[in-house]
Amino acid sequence: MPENPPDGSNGPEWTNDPDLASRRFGGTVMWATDELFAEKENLVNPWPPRHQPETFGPKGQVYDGWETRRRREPGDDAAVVRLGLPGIVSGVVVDTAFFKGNYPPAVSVDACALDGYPGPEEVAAADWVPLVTRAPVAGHTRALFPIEGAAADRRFTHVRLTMHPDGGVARLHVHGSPVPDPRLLDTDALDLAALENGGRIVGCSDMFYSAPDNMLAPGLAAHQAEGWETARRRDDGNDWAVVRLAGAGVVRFADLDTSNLRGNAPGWAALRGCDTGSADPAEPGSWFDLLPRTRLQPDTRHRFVLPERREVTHVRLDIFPDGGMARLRLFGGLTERGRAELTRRFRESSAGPTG
Ligand SMILES: NC(=O)NC(NC(N)=O)C(=O)[O-]
Repeated sequence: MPENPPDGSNGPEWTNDPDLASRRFGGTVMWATDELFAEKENLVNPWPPRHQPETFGPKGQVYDGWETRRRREPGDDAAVVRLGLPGIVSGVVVDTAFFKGNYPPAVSVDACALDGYPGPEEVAAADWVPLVTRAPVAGHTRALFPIEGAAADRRFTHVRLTMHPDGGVARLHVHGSPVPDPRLLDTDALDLAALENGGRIVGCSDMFYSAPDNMLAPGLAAHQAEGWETARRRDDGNDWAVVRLAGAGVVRFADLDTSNLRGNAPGWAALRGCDTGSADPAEPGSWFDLLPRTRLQPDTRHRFVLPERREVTHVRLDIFPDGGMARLRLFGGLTERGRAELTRRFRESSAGPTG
């Protein structure tokens, strides 16, 4: 049986991994057996499900989710999602928020890995691997399914949600670690911090209002909550976040974007780098300056040239004293070592029946 916490805030660790299916990262619902009551696209909406009772359209009550008609013949309803960020899946959330008399009694989730840009028919013909075998779900509940076994080490590009037999689901979240195709990262103008290239936040001082992984999302932040925001500090310290880069590389330019932070932009910021392949990050002196403490402006995209040419695996952003950052971009190129590590990870997670 899935775990059913009352909401997502105190969920297990894997629920903090990026949602690889989210529309925010370019996830799309490319096919469904039916969507008479509510559009399949809602499954990957990046906002929490909303509901206004007694809002009737020509087809019935309006829901912020995917809802099929009541089946009168045998069979099941399914929807196929192309992940915005292909990767290794740590867990799946099937959220039936506000579906109380029309939720599916059971669901299953399968995944596959395909190269290129396949259409719905090619995806349907793929070798599908079970992520969640048919499991009962309740109405108006977030059902959490951690992924275990061989599927937990595999890179996937698409998932299929099946409702047994029909009904409505508000959201499908597919949490995990992005694993990019290294053939697409062979450039010196690569954002080594980007989630889509495999960058991740591995530590931070504070994420009271919003998480620092947001800084690594694609595109510009539409508003304050789409970036990283800390609480007001009332001590002498400063806030910070550490990025594990896509792979070992040399960072040549940094974008520090304070867009939408007007009354809460940091006054100053600094960047330091560390190569964990040759130094212990816990040792003093293992971190060296990439950008010295530099004054920032509110609501501004700052771009800096970084003169340091040493190889780094991790970059630490310090903001003084607090505030946040809409986006952090660290442009440069992978070194031979970085490229070799990424290629190994891609190969290992692509092996198997769908590889
Ligand atoms: N969207 C709907 O109107 N769905 C259904 N009905 C209500 N009231 O939600 C249903 O499943 O028959």
